[in-house]
Amino acid sequence: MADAASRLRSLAEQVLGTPLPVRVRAWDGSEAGPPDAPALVFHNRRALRRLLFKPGELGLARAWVSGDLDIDGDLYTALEAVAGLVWERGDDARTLAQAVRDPAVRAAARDLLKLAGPPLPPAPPREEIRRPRRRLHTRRTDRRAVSHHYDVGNDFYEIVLGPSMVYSCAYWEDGGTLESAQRDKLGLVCAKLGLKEGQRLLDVGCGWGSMAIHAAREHGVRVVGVTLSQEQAAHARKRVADEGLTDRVEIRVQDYRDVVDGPFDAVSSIGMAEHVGAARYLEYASRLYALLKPGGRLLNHQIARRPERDETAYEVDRFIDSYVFPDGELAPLGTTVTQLERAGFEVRDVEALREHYARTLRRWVVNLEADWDRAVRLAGFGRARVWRLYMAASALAFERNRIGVNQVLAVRTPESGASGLPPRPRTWHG
Ligand SMILES: C[S@@+](CC[C@H](N)C(=O)[O-])C[C@H]1O[C@@H](n2cnc3c(N)ncnc32)[C@H](O)[C@@H]1O
Repeated sequence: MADAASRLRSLAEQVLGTPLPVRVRAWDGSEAGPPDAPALVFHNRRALRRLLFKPGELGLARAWVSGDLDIDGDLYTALEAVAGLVWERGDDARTLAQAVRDPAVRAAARDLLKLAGPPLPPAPPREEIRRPRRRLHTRRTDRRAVSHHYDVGNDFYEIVLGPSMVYSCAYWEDGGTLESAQRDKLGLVCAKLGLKEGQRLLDVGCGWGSMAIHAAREHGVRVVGVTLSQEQAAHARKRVADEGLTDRVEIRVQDYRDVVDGPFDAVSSIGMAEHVGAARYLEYASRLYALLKPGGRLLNHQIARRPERDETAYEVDRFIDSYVFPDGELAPLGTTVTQLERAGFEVRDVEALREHYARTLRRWVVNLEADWDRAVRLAGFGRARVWRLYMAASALAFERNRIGVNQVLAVRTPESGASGLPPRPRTWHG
């Protein structure tokens, strides 16, 4: 009888309908597949049970989170090989789930599961979040979702993000470091907003305060930064105090919907609008519009998905939704632009930074791997594994143009039509 690894490979090929481009190592120590390729490691039978009898992304995700399933070798090559195979076939989780339900596949899997293996380690508790069926994005559900993602601890994020503590796509130049690229990104946002000394800036979704501090220090503006995360706010306030900027920067734990002390000259929203959701996007855009002075500018920096499917729907990835960003939703760029226009904005400039995000994510993965043991101590085994997988998979998704990220510059242009932008606005590129 063939060993477990060969049987696992042929089972996978039966489900996928194509040769498996990676090696497989099974719980009985057997290996099968191209010797130079990275290996999918099934540490025990539970990995297979999760994959086959709880199909779709979550079975895979649970097997990964628990450590039952692993990758030996280069993570990107393995993900590229496996995900690329599924993407190229245009499959989604549902198609695969159907293939898995095939009685012949099930019978082969049951046989395989009878093979003796090591005793199962205890399964770690599930970490995913339960949520209402409809994505309501109320203040309460948004606060809970944000806290799941951001209150993992500042120390953990310091490992991943490095000293700049910016959790969004950087703006890279050849030879730049993560720190210089993040500084350049913040500089780019300030230049697009045309910030001038004495103006008021609202930074919605201010994270650990990096944009607020940069804008106040480099451009002499007064800043209100709002976040839903207590931990972020505490960290941001300390940084503001260390920089001697308490007279110019105020950090609040506040929902953007509760900001009432406009008007502002400018609003920056960097990596925050992904949390807003389809149900609330027009409300989000309208509120920011109302908070701006006539002639005021919004710089909306947001991840987008490709619009192949339903143009109007916002897409949710089940793995990311359950383990990483609960209630995050991605919209195509066109939908975002339309909603901003509906709210009254004049959209003046769109810049795609897709490749920059791939590079940023790869850098974060390097940071995480370099301090892996401490990251596991701080965030827990499952969570550290989830972050590593989601960041690497996202880097590939940006590289493969499955998702993008865009800076949209929008103006609350007054009735007169005077936008306040120079005739050749793209001077920010020098
Ligand atoms: C990906 S982080 C980006 C942080 C920061 N802009 C940066 O680039 O480093 C998203 C931020 O949006 C905030 N956020 C999400 N929903 C929010 C809401 N409804 N009101 C205010 N902030 C919100 C989170 O608390 C977090 O600070």
